Amino acid sequence: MLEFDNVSKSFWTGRQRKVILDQASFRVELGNSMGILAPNGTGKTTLINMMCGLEKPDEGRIRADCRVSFPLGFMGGVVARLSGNENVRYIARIYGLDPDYAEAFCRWLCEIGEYFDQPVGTYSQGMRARLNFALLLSLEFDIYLIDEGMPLTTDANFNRKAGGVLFDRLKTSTVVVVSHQASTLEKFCRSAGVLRDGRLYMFETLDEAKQYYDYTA
Ligand SMILES: Nc1ncnc2c1ncn2[C@@H]1O[C@H](COP(=O)(O)OP(=O)(O)OP(=O)(O)O)[C@@H](O)[C@H]1O
Repeated sequence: MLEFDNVSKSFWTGRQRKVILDQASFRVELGNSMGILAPNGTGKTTLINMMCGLEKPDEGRIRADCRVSFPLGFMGGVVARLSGNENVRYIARIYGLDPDYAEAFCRWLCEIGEYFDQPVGTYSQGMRARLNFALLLSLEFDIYLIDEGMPLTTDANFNRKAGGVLFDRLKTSTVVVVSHQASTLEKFCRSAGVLRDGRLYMFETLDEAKQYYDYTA
């Protein structure tokens, strides 16, 4: 379970306070993947970052009694001067997981050949995205956090392979996806919320959330 209890968050922009979340309470139960719809620039990344502790709330409490992933696409923990392999082994150790397994899995999924042993700083954007996705999937989490769907890779073969692994993983884990479009959520979620002007409205079904999102657009 991942729980937000009366959580508020805002940023000072220099001229005014921008409210991202105003006293939001909700729960993500294991086995019930959830989506959040929000227009661009209104707080999707901030919300997902709060779920995994990358961002602190101003008020309220965030609690998790299970393993919550870093967000898909987050490269903050990857060191550019170390190789993909060194990064993967180091991060696996931080999570208390088997570095040999993580290395073998990522080497297989990434398909970036000898670059896996080269510094990440030399990677193309697509290679970085593939390493990030492979790393996330090599680690076993109870809740996977996805910001705006898949990473931006144009490699259809990789997307098919990684997508297959992700769907298999979702049979035994839970996902939280934030996106500005409902079609991204359709693949993963039954229930959804809508974030508008700092207020989070939760709905039992994605259809209800979609209707409210379109109605208030
Ligand atoms: N550290 C910060 N200081 C000030 N403002 C911030 C900070 N972080 C985010 N913001 C502002 O908060 C708002 C929400 O940002 P966030 O990145 O969470 O939105 P988003 O919905 O993910 O955006 P996008 O759809 O463009 O990716 C934006 O206006 C952003 O400029």
